[in-house]
Amino acid sequence: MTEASMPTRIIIGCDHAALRLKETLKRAMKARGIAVTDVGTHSEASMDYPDTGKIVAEKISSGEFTHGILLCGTGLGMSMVANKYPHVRAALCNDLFSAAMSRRHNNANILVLGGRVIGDILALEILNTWLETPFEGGRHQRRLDMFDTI
Ligand SMILES: O=C(CO)[C@H](O)[C@H](O)[C@H](O)COP(=O)(O)O
Repeated sequence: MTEASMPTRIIIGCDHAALRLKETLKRAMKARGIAVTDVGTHSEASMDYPDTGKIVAEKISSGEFTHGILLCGTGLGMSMVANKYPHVRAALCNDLFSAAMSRRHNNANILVLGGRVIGDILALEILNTWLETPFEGGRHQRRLDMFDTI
């Protein structure tokens, strides 16, 4: 993806288990000139991840945002919540290959990471890979179109 076709705005949400990772990713995106909308959580007090997961997923599903990021301890719960919404393709990517393929083949519109699974350096590399990798289209678009018929 060229710098010009990269997302210029991103919506992000987390639970208490990934608050610190969220701040790290926000700093990195702002440094790249990406406008970040943070829907919380904003403290380390225990909270329920579906509450922030649904805000991000709804805004991706409605088309208000094209790209989102969700973070929790493992990334599993946020993925499950987000993928209940139509047109959401949330991908849990705790490695670089998955991050690239989630864009190339799945046109993932939400990146999910586990704050208790990976460290900051890997998370930042995954973020950059996810932001920079374009969707290939073609046979992959045909397969994504099938989602609407299921
Ligand atoms: O993935 C998750 C939910 O499936 C997350 O890891 C949550 O962050 C986790 O469940 C929170 O656990 P806690 O014991 O309440 O901190």
